[in-house]
Amino acid sequence: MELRLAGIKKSFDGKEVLKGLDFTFEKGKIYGLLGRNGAGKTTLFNILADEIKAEDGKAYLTAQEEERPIRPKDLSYVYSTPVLPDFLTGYEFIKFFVDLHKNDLDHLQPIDTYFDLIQFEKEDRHRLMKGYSHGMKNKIQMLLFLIAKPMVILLDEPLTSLDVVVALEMKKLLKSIREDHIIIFSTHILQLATDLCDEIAILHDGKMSMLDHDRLGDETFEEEIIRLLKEENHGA
Ligand SMILES: Nc1ncnc2c1ncn2[C@@H]1O[C@H](COP(=O)(O)OP(=O)(O)OP(=O)(O)O)[C@@H](O)[C@H]1O
Repeated sequence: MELRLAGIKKSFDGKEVLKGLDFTFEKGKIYGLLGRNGAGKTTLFNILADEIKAEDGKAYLTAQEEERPIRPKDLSYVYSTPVLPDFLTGYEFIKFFVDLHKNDLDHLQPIDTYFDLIQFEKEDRHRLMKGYSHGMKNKIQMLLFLIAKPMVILLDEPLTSLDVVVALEMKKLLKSIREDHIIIFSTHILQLATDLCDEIAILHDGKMSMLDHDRLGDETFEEEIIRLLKEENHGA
């Protein structure tokens, strides 16, 4: 399975942010998406999640060269700023999600098993989400894709808000599930990208390119990324 972008364009107020993105993401890999502030990473995620429309181009899934559109159940999106209903407890929210989608969900487990997976304290599960920290809200969002197991998982800067212990656990978790998914991860933390991701994609000057995978462990790789991202600034 692949997620393909073909000629995606988007402008805001006359400024072309995405100038025709062409890219293929493969199942079984974690992609780090790097780009400077305002490069268009969130815009791309919003287009993939069908929250905004591209002006031109399309994104679609392919299997054996057969093309199909991305349906809502193919994709999970973890926002950098989590949006959750404040008036529910974490447990109520997850239960509601499971009840709503249970006909589409495979291998369902007891709700507490999912909370255990993300190391969510027992007493916090039954508190209103209104009082949750940013990191706790991110964890709740992550639970949604661990339960729903969609093909495409988009993560917009989520690990940054997690404490070091949980971030490490989440990294392990993402690596353990990657085989069955296409995971795209936007971050400003270079170390995290090179450490966690199988491929690094760079969004610069409205275009997307992939860095040579063989150089991931290379000492000069991070310098190369910074050079490329600086180039974007000159081109802008
Ligand atoms: N709804 C909108 N209306 C007007 N301009 C927008 C809108 N959404 C995004 N933009 C502009 O598009 C550009 C790309 O923004 P986007 O949030 O996608 O960048 P980003 O790469 O995610 O940035 P960051 O790393 O700072 O989060 C920015 O110049 C931003 O101001």
